[in-house]
Amino acid sequence: MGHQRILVWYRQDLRLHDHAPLSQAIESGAEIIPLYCFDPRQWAKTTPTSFGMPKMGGFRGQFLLESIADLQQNLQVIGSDLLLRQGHPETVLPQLCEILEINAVYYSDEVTQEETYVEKQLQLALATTGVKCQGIWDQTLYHRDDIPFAIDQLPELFTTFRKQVEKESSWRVPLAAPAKLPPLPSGVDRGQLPTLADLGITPISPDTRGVMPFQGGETAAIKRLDEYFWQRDQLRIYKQTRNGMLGADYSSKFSPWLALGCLSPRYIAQQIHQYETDRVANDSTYWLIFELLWRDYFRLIGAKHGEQLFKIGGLQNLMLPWKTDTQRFEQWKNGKTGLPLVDANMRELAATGFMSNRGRQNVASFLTKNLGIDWRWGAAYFESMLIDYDVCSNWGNWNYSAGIGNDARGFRCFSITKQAKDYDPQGEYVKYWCPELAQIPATKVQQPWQLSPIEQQQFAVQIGVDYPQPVVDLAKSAAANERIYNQATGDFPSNRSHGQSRKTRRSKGDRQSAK
Ligand SMILES: Cc1cc2nc3c(=O)[nH]c(=O)nc-3n(C[C@H](O)[C@H](O)[C@H](O)COP(=O)(O)OP(=O)(O)OC[C@H]3O[C@@H](n4cnc5c(N)ncnc54)[C@H](O)[C@@H]3O)c2cc1C
Ligand SMILES: Nc1ncnc2c1ncn2[C@@H]1O[C@H](COP(=O)(O)OP(=O)(O)OP(=O)(O)O)[C@@H](O)[C@H]1O
Repeated sequence: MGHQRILVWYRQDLRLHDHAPLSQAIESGAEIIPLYCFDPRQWAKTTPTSFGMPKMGGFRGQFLLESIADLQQNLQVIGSDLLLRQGHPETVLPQLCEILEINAVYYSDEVTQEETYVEKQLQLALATTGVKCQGIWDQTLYHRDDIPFAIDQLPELFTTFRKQVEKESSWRVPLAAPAKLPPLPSGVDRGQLPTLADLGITPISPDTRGVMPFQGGETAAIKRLDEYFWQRDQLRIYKQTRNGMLGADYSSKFSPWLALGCLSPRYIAQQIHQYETDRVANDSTYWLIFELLWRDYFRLIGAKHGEQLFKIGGLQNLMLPWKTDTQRFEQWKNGKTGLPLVDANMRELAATGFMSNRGRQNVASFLTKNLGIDWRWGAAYFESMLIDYDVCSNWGNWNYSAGIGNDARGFRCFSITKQAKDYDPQGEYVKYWCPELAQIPATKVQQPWQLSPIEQQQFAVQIGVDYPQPVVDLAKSAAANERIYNQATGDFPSNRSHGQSRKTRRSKGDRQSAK
């Protein structure tokens, strides 16, 4: 066989360590040409599902550019480089294959509609050229071929999935990063790293109050893991801290790097295993793997249900009369609902591009179960804002929160005030992001609308002026939306208190928020 050249097309897999397409290309003995192609459709201003919001906002755009720059630098260190191009991959890649006499294109498989469309178009464009087009599954902890279900047989209950996987599957040992690669062919134009402005994305500086500075790229990802696990020894208490909302260490903060593939879930699992050997194996070390399984699950659910993930009826195709109240939606987006827990979280998201899992569950429940607003607006806003946006985790979690996804057990609405008391008992979090509430004592800060005029004076806040009155009555709005939901699902429960449907009484262990 003559000299072979393989183009490794980088997508949401911006790393050298544990990269199956890269490793397989190297094993074949071919010359490797790594490429990233900026596809304008990824940051298109609007799409049918972005409801007028930019698909990719400044936080994620910046993180993406940093991640690509880091990958390029790491490839240069081992003798290679990263080609940079702009345009539709299905047009750009075949041209490059012809010019550089490439024999095959290797890439990581994606599962959602926009991404698989590009893969199919590329396959079509290369079909007549003799260039092999090879998609490789690489983004989950457990390989698709190693789980005990065919994708179309995937259980709709997470717990069923998890238990079977834990019993019957194991994750593959991560692959080492290559130590050396050949240089790019001489004379090839490397291309330029665009700026955010070139991509039409408005730059935005993260607020210094954020949980931590997020620097894109594999180098920063591995450093974060090293600090969180090994230097600060936080993994041993992860299960107790993971529902926090303030600071760098209540949770791993791996999500932005996982979303762009700067960090491999198998590398994380291997490091957890090492930690269990060297330090301690406990509920916390297990629980981080448990959360990574949620990530796998949503990706596989995305593969199973296809475009239904983005449809108004969600995975259950449940048609609910969602409201399209733009004023209420703006109040939610801007952290002006009068519910401190919701407002603090939404302000954090707008200022930093990050929000805790506890926060996400509450604000999503509030938008869909209290305000009754179209869940897809919430998902699209998150897509635009989140630095860790991941198509399956985001749209899957929103389906789930809206009660129309898989694993839905009736109308489950978070009580915002109870959540606030449980997870922010001192009011530190709400005061951090809503400084106008700073002087209110902890016992009263989560329900400022109950302050008497004298108390308002005493605590230097005028409700309705400095801080809004609640835009809805929590109990009444939840009860009204529950009735609508139950009519649509045909679930007419009797003899039960609000918020606890018949289906709700199933195992609490299924709950994502299980502690
Ligand atoms: C409405 C809503 C939208 C969300 N959108 C996204 C998103 O776009 N991208 C994203 O990565 N996560 C999303 N999540 C899941 C979760 O909130 C974040 O993964 C988590 O907060 C990230 O912080 P961490 O890395 O410190 O998490 P940790 O608690 O340290 O967990 C470790 C990893 O496990 C995975 N994980 C944890 N919880 C979940 C979950 N519920 N679903 C899927 N994976 C999970 C993540 O990869 C995370 O990085 C969403 C959750 C909700 C309720
Ligand atoms: N990776 C993704 N991220 C965000 N949105 C996506 C992704 N993949 C697909 N979508 C969106 O999901 C939507 C669902 O696909 P579909 O083909 O049904 O769209 P549509 O044509 O707008 O819907 P309809 O069938 O009702 O006309 C599309 O609008 C598409 O933009």
